[in-house]
Amino acid sequence: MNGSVLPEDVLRDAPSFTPRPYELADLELLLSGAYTPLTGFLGRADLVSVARTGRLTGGESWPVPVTCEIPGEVASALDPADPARRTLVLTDPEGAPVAAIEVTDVWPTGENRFGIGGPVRRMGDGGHGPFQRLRRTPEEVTALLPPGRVLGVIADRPLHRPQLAQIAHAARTLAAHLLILIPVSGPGPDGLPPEALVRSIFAARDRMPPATVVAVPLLTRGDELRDALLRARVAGAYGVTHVLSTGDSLSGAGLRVLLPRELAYDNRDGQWRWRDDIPPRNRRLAMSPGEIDDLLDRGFPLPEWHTPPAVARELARVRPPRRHRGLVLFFTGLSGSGKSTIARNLADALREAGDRTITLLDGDVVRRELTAGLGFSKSDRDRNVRRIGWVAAEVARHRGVAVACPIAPYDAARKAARQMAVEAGGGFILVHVATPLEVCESRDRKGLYARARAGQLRGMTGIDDPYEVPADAELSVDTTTMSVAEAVDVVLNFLVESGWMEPKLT
Ligand SMILES: Nc1ncnc2c1ncn2[C@@H]1O[C@H](COP(=O)(O)OS(=O)(=O)O)[C@@H](OP(=O)(O)O)[C@H]1O
Ligand SMILES: Nc1ncnc2c1ncn2[C@@H]1O[C@H](COP(=O)(O)OP(=O)(O)O)[C@@H](O)[C@H]1O
Repeated sequence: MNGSVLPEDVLRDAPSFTPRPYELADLELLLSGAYTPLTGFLGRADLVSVARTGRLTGGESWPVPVTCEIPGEVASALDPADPARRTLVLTDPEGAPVAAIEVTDVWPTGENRFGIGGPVRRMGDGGHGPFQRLRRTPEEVTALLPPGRVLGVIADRPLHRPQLAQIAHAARTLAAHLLILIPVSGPGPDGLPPEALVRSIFAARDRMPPATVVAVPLLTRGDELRDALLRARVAGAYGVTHVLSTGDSLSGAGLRVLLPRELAYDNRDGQWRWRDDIPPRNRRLAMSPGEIDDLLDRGFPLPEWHTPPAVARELARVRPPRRHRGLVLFFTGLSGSGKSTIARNLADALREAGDRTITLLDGDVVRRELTAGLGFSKSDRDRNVRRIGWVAAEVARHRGVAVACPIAPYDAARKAARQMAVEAGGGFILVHVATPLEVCESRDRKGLYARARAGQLRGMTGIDDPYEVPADAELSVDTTTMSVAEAVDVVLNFLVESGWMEPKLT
């Protein structure tokens, strides 16, 4: 989007780097022109100016920092003063080039981390992924919009009848054309993958006034005010004149903001209207996201008074009842606590039930097939647990059950495994096998504890290596006095009670 042309040999020799997901999302918006007037990642002077005054050094208002960070190894290959050494190729997670940045500014931001600023220029074929055709630029979209007001709706959740009624009402009141912006960088607030969100919005299209739909790689930064300002900025770039504030998100940045009244369902005539206009005995309030999730989890249809059937069908497809969803059962505990024994027996019980395919990621097999060559340093254990978590999440993505049983002594690595499973649309159940060290040590099936006590083995978990007791385990079992069958039953009962398994098994 900026006019500079880089010689091919500069690009060919330039180092490359994959930014983090939110930086890639910002990059996409910079390249599309949605962050106009920005043409690249901000340098130091602009960042200071934005933080102090809400304006760029050039005087234009701009609400948030738009930054890119690189590690020291990459920074050391760059020199903003040397035209042959100031280009960095930015790639997507698969390694495909997305853009080149001409780095005008490099500065330290933390331990071995550096900020870079400078204009960006698109490379490659402009990206890929589901619904790419909806990722239109502001220029393409504004050319299509009819003259007059444009009502912007940032649809980060599926649209049920109350939201659809609000949208219809606002569009009618303003006599505005409707522009739906769907954030598509990663899972939304309900955890839906972006393509499922897009499908659910399209399923509601015949319940909306004529609308233009655009997918934008907007990510939230966890700062409500800044997120709202940035969203409004992007909406403005797409030609929106009025924003409908949905849910609890604020809005602003120069656009008119409509704060819709809370609507309720009037069972006298099946209309949605302002809740205070309906006598209490005739009104039904809109369901909360939690209530909607709960119905989906249990496999109940979303009621027609609340959700158009086509939307309900899409949601039921992406969120089948828990008993049909992918699941990761993750056992953690000291060596000898009973993880493998319980996991193996549990996997057998699940196979007998036959509802879903079962993948047992047992310790010995994993360290032979998946993580051969890794040892027991913190970084090797983290890598081991991460690979297990990754494979388990893929199993869950395909609606199977993965049963894993590494020691997994570090909380952060377990949390990463949980996040991968959840982002793959699966469940994650952490079972802490909390058998005390004395008991594990007395079992000492492999003689490792004895060797550790004798000083012949270093870094044994529980002896001279840490085990971080989980505070987020769904279940805790202590096998000191429990039989294997009892331990397996505890887990099976939990699965049935929480809806992850058909009751027939018990
Ligand atoms: N230093 C040290 N600390 C702990 N455990 C050790 C160590 N060296 C070898 N072993 C054997 O390796 C098994 C643990 O491997 P994991 O893959 O489960 O460990 S980790 O999650 O990567 O920490 C573990 O097997 P289990 O007894 O089945 O847990 C041990 O037998
Ligand atoms: N309730 C129980 N659950 C699991 N294992 C038990 C139980 N009671 C006794 N054990 C014994 O404890 C040992 C646990 O070993 P293992 O399952 O390999 O532990 P880990 O995988 O945690 O290292 C086995 O010898 C097993 O027979």
